[in-house]
Amino acid sequence: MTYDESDIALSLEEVAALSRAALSRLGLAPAHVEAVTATVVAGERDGCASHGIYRLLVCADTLKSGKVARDAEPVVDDRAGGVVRVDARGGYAQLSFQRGLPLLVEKARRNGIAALAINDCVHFAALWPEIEAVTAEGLVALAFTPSHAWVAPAGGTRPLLGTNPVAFGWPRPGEHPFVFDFATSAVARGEIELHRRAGEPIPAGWGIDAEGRPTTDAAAALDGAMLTFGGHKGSALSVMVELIAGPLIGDLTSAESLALDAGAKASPIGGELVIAIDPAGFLGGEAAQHIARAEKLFDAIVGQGARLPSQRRFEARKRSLSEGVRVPRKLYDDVRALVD
Ligand SMILES: NC(=O)C1=CN([C@@H]2O[C@H](COP(=O)(O)OP(=O)(O)OC[C@H]3O[C@@H](n4cnc5c(N)ncnc54)[C@H](OP(=O)(O)O)[C@@H]3O)[C@@H](O)[C@H]2O)C=CC1
Ligand SMILES: O=C(O)C1=NCCCC1
Repeated sequence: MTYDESDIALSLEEVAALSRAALSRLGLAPAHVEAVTATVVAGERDGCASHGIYRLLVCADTLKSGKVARDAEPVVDDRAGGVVRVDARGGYAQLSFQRGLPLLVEKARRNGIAALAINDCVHFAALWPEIEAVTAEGLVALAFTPSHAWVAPAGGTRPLLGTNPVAFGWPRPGEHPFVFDFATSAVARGEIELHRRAGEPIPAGWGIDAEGRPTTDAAAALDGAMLTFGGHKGSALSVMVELIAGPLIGDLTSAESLALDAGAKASPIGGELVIAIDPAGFLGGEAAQHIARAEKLFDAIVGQGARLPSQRRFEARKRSLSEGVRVPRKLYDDVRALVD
């Protein structure tokens, strides 16, 4: 996205205050306001515009549509073995993740591996904040969630799959973790929505129009179908997300979520799966020395002039923490209108 001189400069405290004010005004219960605000601030702070302040506009549509339970109290279910389920009871996923995390970590340490299923949640967030919460405990992390059926399977032309992110984290002693977190579509839908708001074309390969023709028109791609990244490879990964964070945990596919939405334009409803792995489960007392060997791999990648995923994000974070962020004026005005 391009930014111009009319952008508004905000400190991260101002972003948080704006988010709290908007969500409270929309009637969201205080515990959810705090949990959702943390991810909105994280998105803006880390330079992920598609999942920062912009999401407050989608929260407004979702809350006004009645598709999210404003004061849902998540229920944690301590299942046998390494399994944890949290029933979000129709609320936003963030608070459920917070409530389920301690047991996920405890079970991963006890069993070597543990899985947290969040059910019946409304999900609109990037996954890296949750991945980082798990890697901060010295655990390897994976996370998945379906969304709404907006993406055509490779070889098809009609929307069926979600934008279905896949995220992974690896703890690194004394360093930021190695984290990647991306949609299995060529790009997150939020990014195309931001292009439409800015009146900018999208790159070829992101979407097709309603007639199945390649398009660089953001609105036409949103009305038609998004494309997977890497053709059949992203398509298969996307189906995996549908399965393991849908039927496997007793929750919705992206097509089922969109059908339930019934045109309300609310955020997706369904499940999320988070897996935590304790290296000590495989390696006992030798875990640390093997984890340290991963550093050679990271050094070799960087040594070729390539960058690690999330490096840009961590640099953006460092900058934002001292300098704050810049938000397009129109977006700022639209979000302010939720408060004023
Ligand atoms: N809740 C939901 O249903 C959904 C959420 N999302 C979220 O949207 C966000 C954005 O997704 P998406 O549009 O696919 O993101 P990107 O295509 O921007 O890719 C994101 C990942 O790839 C890394 N990356 C990008 N460029 C490079 C590079 N040149 N070298 C190495 N690594 C690179 C990024 O690191 P860096 O950040 O440092 O650039 C990041 O880890 C994600 O956080 C995702 O969770 C997406 C779909 C649905
Ligand atoms: O940008 C996306 O793609 C999504 N983000 C939040 C939830 C819906 C899909």
